[in-house]
Amino acid sequence: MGQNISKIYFEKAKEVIPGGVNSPVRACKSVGCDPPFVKEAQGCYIYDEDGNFYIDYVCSWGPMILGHLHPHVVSAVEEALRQGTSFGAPTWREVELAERITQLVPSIEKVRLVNSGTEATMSAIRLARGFTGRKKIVKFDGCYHGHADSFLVKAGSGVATLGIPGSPGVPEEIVANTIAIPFNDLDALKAVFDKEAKEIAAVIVEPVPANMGVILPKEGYLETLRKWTKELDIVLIFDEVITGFRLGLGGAQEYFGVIPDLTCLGKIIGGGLPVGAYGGRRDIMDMIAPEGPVYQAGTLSGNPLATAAGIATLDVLMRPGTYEALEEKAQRLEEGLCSVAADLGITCATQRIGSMMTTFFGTSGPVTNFDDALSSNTEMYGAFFREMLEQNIWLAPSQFEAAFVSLAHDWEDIENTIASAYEAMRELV
Ligand SMILES: Cc1ncc(COP(=O)(O)O)c(C=O)c1O
Ligand SMILES: NCC(=O)CCC(=O)O
Repeated sequence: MGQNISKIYFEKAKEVIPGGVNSPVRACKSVGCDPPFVKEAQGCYIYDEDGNFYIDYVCSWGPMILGHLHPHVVSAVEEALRQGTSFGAPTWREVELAERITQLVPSIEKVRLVNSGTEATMSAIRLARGFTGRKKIVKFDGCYHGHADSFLVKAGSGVATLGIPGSPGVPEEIVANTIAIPFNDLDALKAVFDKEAKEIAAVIVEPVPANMGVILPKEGYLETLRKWTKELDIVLIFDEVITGFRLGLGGAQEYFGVIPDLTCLGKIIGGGLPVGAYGGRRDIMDMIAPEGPVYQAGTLSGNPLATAAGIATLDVLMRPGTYEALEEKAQRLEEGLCSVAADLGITCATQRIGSMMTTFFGTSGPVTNFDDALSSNTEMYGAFFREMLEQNIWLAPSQFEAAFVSLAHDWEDIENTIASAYEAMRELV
């Protein structure tokens, strides 16, 4: 497998871009190799600058649930492009996308579009603080909510992957208002609520954490979280940037039947262009300017190309049978990975929900929280990642991320992936 052109680009990139990448997770540092530079992609295949192709399970970290260059998305974006790329004024596509979101996501009565998941979570926290008049927020160890200051405490994703404990540049006064506790642990939650509920504006949670690898909520956990926050007038925020439109049209909240006060979205609702959103209860959302006093804005928010891609993506997802198709393929992949590992005597645990999954190495699971995730064998994951890349399979370059199946993966791709996993795991024995 050639890597020459990618290597040349990466060397150049490091001269002019910190670490050579525009987001740390892309650098592949923790898996011990340099990143291939992508030339183009089609369906579930990615092609790099050296002429290699890969079956893609990163899917741009989640958004490409239809696969790359889905014709319906391409024609919607082309049509929007011909009409102008940004106006800084309202357009019908914003209303259309907002209407779809309010119809499909149970908690969302009103929604504001932004440009990224980070903007969505950052704005939702500001809103919760404005609404309650309280300062503190509770987050869970290993959950990642983007890179706003308040969230860089025991964060997942690249923060965990690179072993960055917090982040220089985040003032202590800000993180003093963030309380981080273990996920799936009601005793820890109760202890915090008993001590300081009256100061807590919001609890923010990935209802299915996917940034320390995929971790499932224990039975009744989300329900109790909902019950207690309601009793204490604490705003419950579901960060569904990954799970939104991934676990179904109504996201994790519909899947588990637990309805938060606010929901953050991103990734899929932009169909591969930059979009985020936060929405929820009408009385809370009406606090946002210009209706109310909580300020939040954006020059490119509700961008016509991005909303066109988002609407087109939802069009396709709303066709009958899409989530069933994703489930079947992801289930087969999970089964295949488990049986390959069992045949070869590799200790690992594949945790899946819908079309997202993580294989944790060095543990037979279940992996239920950040400490469990951190005790997995990241070196073994790195070796697996490199072997899979050799086999033309593109996985997330970190143990603490999810693999995503898209509608573009067909049965042959899934079977080829399982066969590749056999070859890759054989090298680990
Ligand atoms: C759950 C979750 N929230 C928020 C974010 C931040 O989104 P973005 O990278 O678009 O800022 C991410 C992903 O990066 C995420 O996985
Ligand atoms: N699950 C983690 C992400 O999606 C982050 C992507 C990025 O920061 O580039």
